[in-house]
Amino acid sequence: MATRNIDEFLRKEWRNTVNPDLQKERDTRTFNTDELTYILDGGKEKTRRRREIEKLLFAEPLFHCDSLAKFSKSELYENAIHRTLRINELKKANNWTQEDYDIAVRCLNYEVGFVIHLSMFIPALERLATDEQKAKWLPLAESYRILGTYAQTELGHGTNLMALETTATFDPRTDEFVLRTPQLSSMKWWPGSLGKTATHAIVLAQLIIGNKNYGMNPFMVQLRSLEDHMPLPGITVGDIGAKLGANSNDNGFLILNDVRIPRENMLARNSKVTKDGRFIQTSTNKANYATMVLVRLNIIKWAQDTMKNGSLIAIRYSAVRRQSSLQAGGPEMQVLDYQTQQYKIFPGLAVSYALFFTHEAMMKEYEIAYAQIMRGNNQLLGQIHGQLSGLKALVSDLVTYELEMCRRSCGGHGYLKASVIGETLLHALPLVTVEGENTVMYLQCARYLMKQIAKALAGQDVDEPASYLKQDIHLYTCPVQKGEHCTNPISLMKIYTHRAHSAIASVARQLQFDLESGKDQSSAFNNNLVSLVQAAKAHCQLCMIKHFVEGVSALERTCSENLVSVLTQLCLYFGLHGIVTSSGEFLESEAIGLQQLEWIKAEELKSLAAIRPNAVALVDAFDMHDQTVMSALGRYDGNAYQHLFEAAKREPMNQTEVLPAYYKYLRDLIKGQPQAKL
Ligand SMILES: Cc1cc2nc3c(=O)[nH]c(=O)nc-3n(C[C@H](O)[C@H](O)[C@H](O)COP(=O)(O)OP(=O)(O)OC[C@H]3O[C@@H](n4cnc5c(N)ncnc54)[C@H](O)[C@@H]3O)c2cc1C
Repeated sequence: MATRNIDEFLRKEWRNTVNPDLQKERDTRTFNTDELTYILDGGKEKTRRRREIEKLLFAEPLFHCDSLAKFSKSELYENAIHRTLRINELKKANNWTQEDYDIAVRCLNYEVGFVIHLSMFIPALERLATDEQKAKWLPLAESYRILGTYAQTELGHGTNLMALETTATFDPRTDEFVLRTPQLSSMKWWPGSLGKTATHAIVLAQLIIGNKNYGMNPFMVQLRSLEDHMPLPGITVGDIGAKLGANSNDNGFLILNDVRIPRENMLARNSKVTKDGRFIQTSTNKANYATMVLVRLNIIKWAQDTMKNGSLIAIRYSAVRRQSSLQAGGPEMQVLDYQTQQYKIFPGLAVSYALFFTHEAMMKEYEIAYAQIMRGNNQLLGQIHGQLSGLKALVSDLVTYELEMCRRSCGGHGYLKASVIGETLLHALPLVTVEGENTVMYLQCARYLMKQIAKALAGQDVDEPASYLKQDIHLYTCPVQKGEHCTNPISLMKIYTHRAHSAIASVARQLQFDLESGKDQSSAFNNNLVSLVQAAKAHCQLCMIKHFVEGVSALERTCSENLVSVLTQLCLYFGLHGIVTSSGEFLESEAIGLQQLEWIKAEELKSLAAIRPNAVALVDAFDMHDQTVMSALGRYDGNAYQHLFEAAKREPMNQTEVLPAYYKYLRDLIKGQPQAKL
């Protein structure tokens, strides 16, 4: 590529050619990418269906994404709504199932409207409303006759739900609730679609009957007129302003000034208020967590899609970018061949696949738990809540870190909007905050683990994901006794298990010690927060490696040897890299010793070289459409420079040779004339 001249870049034929460096990667891969694509899609038929949907979508200019960069916030907002309406039409015209619809949304990289309506408002109705309430509101919501949001967070409180200040006071005289945000800090702040779109909100508020507070409960509140979209009396609502990313979504604020709603608008699946003002709890209010749990599961999928985007851009670009040489006078190398470049971007690639297998496994667990919850049995709720709280945090931590590494790996061009990698990172950043700030999520998982270890120590049954806490940690001998042992994923899993067990047991002991030394419960807890977070992280890392190892090993029965061998290599790398990056903790827990760490480090570097020949094929297997990825650097044809130049030509400032600023300021400056009055 370096030898091509500018005329060649500008000729039209490049559009029909693939960059030779990228083609070479494809020619030398060792497995069939289609086979892997089918697995990622859930089967050959599903791949065919997705491709059909992509074809339909991208035949329409509305869904071409390369134009989004130049849009203002309100244009992005309008465009997202326009897209959703068009997808709804396509769904109807083509008899799409909900699964087809979700595929379409993912193909558009989630650049659509009504995200909260679909991902939170409707699921919350399904989980929190009675059958009667569902019959009333669900058909309206599903047909977009009402547009919803989920309004929980307030200006003053997000994490501490118990401290939310919005009140819903029961007025028995009128059989109504009176909703109020009594002070500045209590206004709702952040809910998606609240600003300018939602006609209705599920508002989380403290239920007050008489002088007694019955805690947080969900209420359906109409915000805007269904005639002219004006806010209803007592309601002040608006957009909270520009964000770092996701600006097509109108996150909003809401002030409720004694807004009256009928008693039937309390979503009463789990608790209700009778006409004479009695509070009846029909099921544990823990069931309210079912919605949050679902969103956390969806975040894993979202994170996976985002990571795929970043890895694909970084790896394809690294294959076509040539820079410097290791031999004086030698040809410039593909930057993908530098070990340091591989070290920067292969972790993100491995995370993409680890997330695939983790999401698959957690989805199965969720479906079992959800079926039970809907039958009124919350037995599995604590387990799934504990697991998904921690995993949501770990996954979003990993993805945001690795995306920034991918962005850096693209050098200067990674800072251009046309590379899209920065935007991908900005879109991913809220994942560490939404649906529970990550530290707080780890701590929820840690609380769950503390309960599990207490049970294990008392000889009681322990939930399956934490069953390793019943093993005798003192019987542990490291499964890596020679360098070659590091290439066994089961051995790595054992190391992770030991480290998680040791971290959990150690913080449980310290908590016990603090309590016995006279500290009260809360100070003892605060004294150990950092270790609790580390213990939760260790447990979640174990979950991820376990799902990855088990997922790949299940493929052995049905897939080609070549494919299984490539995925095993990637899984191995994921495990080795995780140990090396947290080596202090693994050593401290005595899951490994210094000698083992040396072997593991050597094996980790060897893995880079083993993954290298299939790196491009592993991102090609994502089979992401260029219009989904939207990146000048990550196109399938690998013609990064041509696409960058095309993007520069589209830049609005380049639409005229001389800008108004020249006549206003530059002309006089250049001509040495005094500036006209500024
Ligand atoms: C893009 C985006 C979209 C959103 N959409 C919605 C929506 O649709 N609906 C909605 O209701 N909300 C929404 N939110 C709000 C989101 O749910 C909250 O921001 C989130 O729950 C975190 O709460 P917080 O902002 O109060 O953070 P804080 O709790 O104030 O966190 C600040 C710091 O305090 C620390 N901290 C807080 N509590 C503890 C603790 N107990 N122990 C240790 N450390 C602690 C945190 O770790 C963090 O470092 C959205 C937010 C964003 C960014």
